[in-house]
Amino acid sequence: MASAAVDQGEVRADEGPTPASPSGPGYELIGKSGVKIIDIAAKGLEVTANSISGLRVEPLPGPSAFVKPKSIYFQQQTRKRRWDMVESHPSVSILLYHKGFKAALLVRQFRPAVYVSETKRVQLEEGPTATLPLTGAFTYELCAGIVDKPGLKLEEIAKEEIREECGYDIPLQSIRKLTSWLSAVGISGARQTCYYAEIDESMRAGRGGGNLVEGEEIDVVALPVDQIDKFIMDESIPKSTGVI
Ligand SMILES: Nc1nc(=O)c2ncn([C@@H]3O[C@H](COP(=O)(O)OP(=O)(O)O[C@H]4O[C@H](CO)[C@@H](O)[C@H](O)[C@H]4O)[C@@H](O)[C@H]3O)c2[nH]1
Repeated sequence: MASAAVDQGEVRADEGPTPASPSGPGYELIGKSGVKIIDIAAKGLEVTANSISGLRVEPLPGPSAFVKPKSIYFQQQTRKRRWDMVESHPSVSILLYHKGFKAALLVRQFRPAVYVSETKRVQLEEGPTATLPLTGAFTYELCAGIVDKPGLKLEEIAKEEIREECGYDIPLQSIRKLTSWLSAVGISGARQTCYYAEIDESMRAGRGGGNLVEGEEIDVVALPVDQIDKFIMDESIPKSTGVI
């Protein structure tokens, strides 16, 4: 697992990152901005996962605001068929380029669903008693959010997520649509619309970190442009499809 955050001391946010030391830890912490710079070459350090405990899994107790399991019945040629699915919200994601850090800005957070799915995979591969460290479910993702507010344009939701998760206030006009795709087509098919925006520390409006009221604890990390290919190909780093 390549993931860790280590405070390397104060560096002025507007000066950009200090270069990661070749033999040093996996990340450098940029003082005031709190953005961690990933160094893919440096491994062995872990995400601090001690805020998570007491995880257990049970069947859905009733209706959920986030997922709705459904069965779809249809006829294909002469055959009657049934397809089970999970209705979920569409989403937006934003590929953020930080001009000062010369890096893509990503978010990292604990994903309970990843923990459950990855545990199942590990148990299939290694046997039923195998366990997954909690750190295996802290995934790297594009800044993103679900589309669940009627009346808001997708760009407006993207702007809100950039502010909430990453702490930058950016003008709506500077959020440019890249493309969109369908996620989990076998079980959901929800569309994710992906945007691109450039940021720098002059746009900082807060620390980011997600919606504390909803319990989000999101780390903002910077992936230097020259490490993007290695990052994508390194399967030991848990990541979402959007980030690839
Ligand atoms: N799913 C869920 N179950 C709960 O019980 C549950 N209980 C509370 N919540 C809250 O729902 C909100 C959803 O957060 P976001 O709007 O920031 O959306 P993301 O979770 O980041 O998901 C997006 O980005 C992902 C990465 O690209 C994509 O994979 C997704 O498709 C895409 O939607 C959070 O405030 C979370 O606290 C639950 N959410």
